[in-house]
Amino acid sequence: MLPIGTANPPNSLQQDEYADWYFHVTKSDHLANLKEKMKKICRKSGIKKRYFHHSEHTFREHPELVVDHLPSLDVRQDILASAVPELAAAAAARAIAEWGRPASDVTHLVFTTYSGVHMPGADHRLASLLGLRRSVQRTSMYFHGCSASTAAFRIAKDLAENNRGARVLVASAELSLILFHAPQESQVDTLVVQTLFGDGAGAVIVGAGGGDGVAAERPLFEMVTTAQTVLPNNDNGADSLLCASGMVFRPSFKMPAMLRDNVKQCLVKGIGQHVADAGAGWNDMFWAVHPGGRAILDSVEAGLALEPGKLEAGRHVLSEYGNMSGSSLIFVLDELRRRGDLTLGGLGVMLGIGPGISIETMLLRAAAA
Ligand SMILES: CC(C)(COP(=O)(O)OP(=O)(O)OC[C@H]1O[C@@H](n2cnc3c(N)ncnc32)[C@H](O)[C@@H]1OP(=O)(O)O)[C@@H](O)C(=O)NCCC(=O)NCCSC(=O)/C=C/c1ccc(O)cc1
Repeated sequence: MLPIGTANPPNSLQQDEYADWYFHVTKSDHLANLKEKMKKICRKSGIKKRYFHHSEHTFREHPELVVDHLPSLDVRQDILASAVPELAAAAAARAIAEWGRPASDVTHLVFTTYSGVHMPGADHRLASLLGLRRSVQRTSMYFHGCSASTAAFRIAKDLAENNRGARVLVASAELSLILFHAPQESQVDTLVVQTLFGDGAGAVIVGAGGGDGVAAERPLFEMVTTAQTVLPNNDNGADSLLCASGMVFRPSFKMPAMLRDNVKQCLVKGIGQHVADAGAGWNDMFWAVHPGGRAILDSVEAGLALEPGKLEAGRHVLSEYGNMSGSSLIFVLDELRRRGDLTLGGLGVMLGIGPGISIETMLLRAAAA
């Protein structure tokens, strides 16, 4: 992994003011009990602030977005068709600027989102916005939920290692408008979803030696090995459905406990041998865990008996941005390198958690201190 870029939309909301804003824009102030419940979830969320492309203006222009079960997918798709590639382009432009090479040197693009579907896709628009070469090899990965960027890195690693001189731009952009719904008394998990998700995009350029201009490149993380698995007996823990009224995500109550009970076994099977060969223990490594919610981070910490502070980069990203789905982990990698406490050559783990429940694991080695 060479440079990292991130971007968020300009509108931000403080989490301690979110419930008042949300019940106001959805014209739901009469649901006082639900509002109190949301305030409680906000307090426990570990989130201070989130960024959004949408604003009160969006709901004034398109009232169907806040009336339950009214068809609104067309409106969401129209807004997201330009907003998703534009946010991805903002993050990718930062990565390319840090890289120091021209955008036309990017040979492959791996793009991931669940925020809208179009043909040609947001990858096509993103390539045009960035001025990538017309022959750039594009791969789109839709609907991988919160494990998307780890899955995209897994593909990028193979592309980079099997195409000499390749430079792969990995980009992820998620806008929570696709998930926005008004509160419903019959569906309390809607409150959890509205409390957690925020908008963000991340981009990383991946390469594996060779090619012109390598002297100027500064690697940040080496991707040592990857593994994908699904949790056993997973109880549809992170299912999602694209409906006429937008995307509906139903987080299971059981997900934190399922992770706590299974995460160690997943890691041992996926990357355990490499870790053992290096003589390392879980607490000797740095950690980039998907900040899917405070309870998700707590569960991974408990399941692996990690020392307090090991997941601090993820907790910081959760606090400052909320759960930006697949983009979150790119922010966590950025936060890890910004903290400046990596040891050159030190091992780390990137852990993506998505629908299925899919666990995407990557063993990393710090290439810069
Ligand atoms: C911050 C939470 C939500 C609450 O904190 P807590 O310490 O558990 O607090 P409480 O136990 O007091 O819960 C507060 C209230 O929330 C309720 N609650 C607590 N989880 C629930 C619950 N899953 N349902 C519905 N009520 C609940 C809980 O019942 C309780 O209600 P009440 O007792 O009536 O006040 C915490 O549980 C938490 O972080 N949960 C994990 C959230 C979670 O599943 N995140 C998703 C991770 S996976 C991911 O990122 C997915 C990506 C994805 C993205 C898009 C897609 O389309 C598809 C996939």
